[in-house]
Amino acid sequence: MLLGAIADDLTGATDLALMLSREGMRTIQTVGVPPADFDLSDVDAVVVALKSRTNPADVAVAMSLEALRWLKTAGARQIIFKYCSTFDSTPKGNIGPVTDALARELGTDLTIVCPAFPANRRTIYKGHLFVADQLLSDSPMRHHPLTPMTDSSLVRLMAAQSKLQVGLVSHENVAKGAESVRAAFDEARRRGEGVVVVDAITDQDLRVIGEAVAEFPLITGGSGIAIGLPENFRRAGLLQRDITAGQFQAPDGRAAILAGSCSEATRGQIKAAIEAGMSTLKLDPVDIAQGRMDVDEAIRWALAQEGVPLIYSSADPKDVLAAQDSLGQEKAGEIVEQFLAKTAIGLRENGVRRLIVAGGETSGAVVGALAPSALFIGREIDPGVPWTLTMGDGAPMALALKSGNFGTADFFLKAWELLK
Ligand SMILES: Nc1ncnc2c1ncn2[C@@H]1O[C@H](COP(=O)(O)OP(=O)(O)OP(=O)(O)O)[C@@H](O)[C@H]1O
Ligand SMILES: O=C(O)[C@@H](O)C(=O)CO
Repeated sequence: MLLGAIADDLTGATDLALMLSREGMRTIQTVGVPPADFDLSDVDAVVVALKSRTNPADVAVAMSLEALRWLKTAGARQIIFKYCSTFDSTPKGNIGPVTDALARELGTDLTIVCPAFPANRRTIYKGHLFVADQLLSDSPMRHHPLTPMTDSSLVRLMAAQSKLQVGLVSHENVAKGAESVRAAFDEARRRGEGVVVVDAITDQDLRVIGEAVAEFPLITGGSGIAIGLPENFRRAGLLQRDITAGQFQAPDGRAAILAGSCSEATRGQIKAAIEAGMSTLKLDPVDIAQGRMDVDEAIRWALAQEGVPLIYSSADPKDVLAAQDSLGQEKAGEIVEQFLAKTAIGLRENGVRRLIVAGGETSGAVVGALAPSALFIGREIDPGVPWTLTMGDGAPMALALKSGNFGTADFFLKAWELLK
């Protein structure tokens, strides 16, 4: 293994694993820290998917250190800490505390913060994070229920969370190339900075930054920061040039979609699926809590459909609030997650082998229940969302785990084409 990654959520891990796979690394995503004897033959990169984004900071640090130690023991030469391209976090963390702990453990004097992901319109200029045409703090992320992002300055955000001195390497340096970025890193070291936010607007910027951090033991950012890293290993003669990453034969079997994400993008994708005539079943957390809908009924319904069935709980913010008022915020989410996780098990028992799941928490619950030991990363459906193949005991399944905000409106319709 050349590259080891620690991701703070499941769909974020898949996003990063796809980037590495696209750039020619044979990449495996594990669900949690794997056992010591995990088979690493023919693997260039391992992404350990944690569920640590919104845990208490000390828990997230402990989980991340455990993942780091496993990756180092398994031979990783460089570590990426992957967080959300919208820097989802609070003043307490977890990005700062986890970065500090990883940097300390690796004994590194400088690392970078770079959540840019131009393909999904996340860019950084003068240390400010933009989501499409808006500053992060003006984007819908300001209303996020757990990690509302009300500041766009990554330098300020990181300084509030990290004990390291935080600096900025601005776009002027990045535009001049890797040599100039390396010189800016040296200046940052002289100023005593332990972490620098690096501007990036395009994939080319990210490739320049990737080249400049070739010798860094630790890199932090979104999946975009990984775009230039495989080339470093190629340049060093450690990675083959001609491998075709990301191909697998999808298992035959029935298909289904489970959506627990309430994001605007997912709701748009459901609308497009309904308009195209897809069979849909809408779940309501209050109905589930009061016993008016049960898992067996949902499974029976899905199996009775001719085409691909879509089961969703996704609702607009008003209905989500109403459910949360009635059940409590955490309980409402948990009821839906558990329902969809059990539905996934039932569908698998009845021959479903191709499954799309929408939402990071939802994917965490579903994949936790299906319990594969790892996911092999296949072809890209949309930026940040690949098909994956489950590994481990039991019948293999093709899974597409979609971050709430990712994917075009016709995602639920077009994704299947890539499995043919
Ligand atoms: N109708 C509903 N009412 C209340 N909560 C719901 C409802 N439907 C889903 N939920 C919960 O909302 C949460 C959605 O989070 P999830 O991470 O799955 O999606 P997301 O935030 O859009 O995706 P991502 O984290 O990838 O951006 C889950 O805990 C889910 O169970
Ligand atoms: O970086 C992103 O936006 C995604 O990979 C993610 O982390 C979604 O939760």
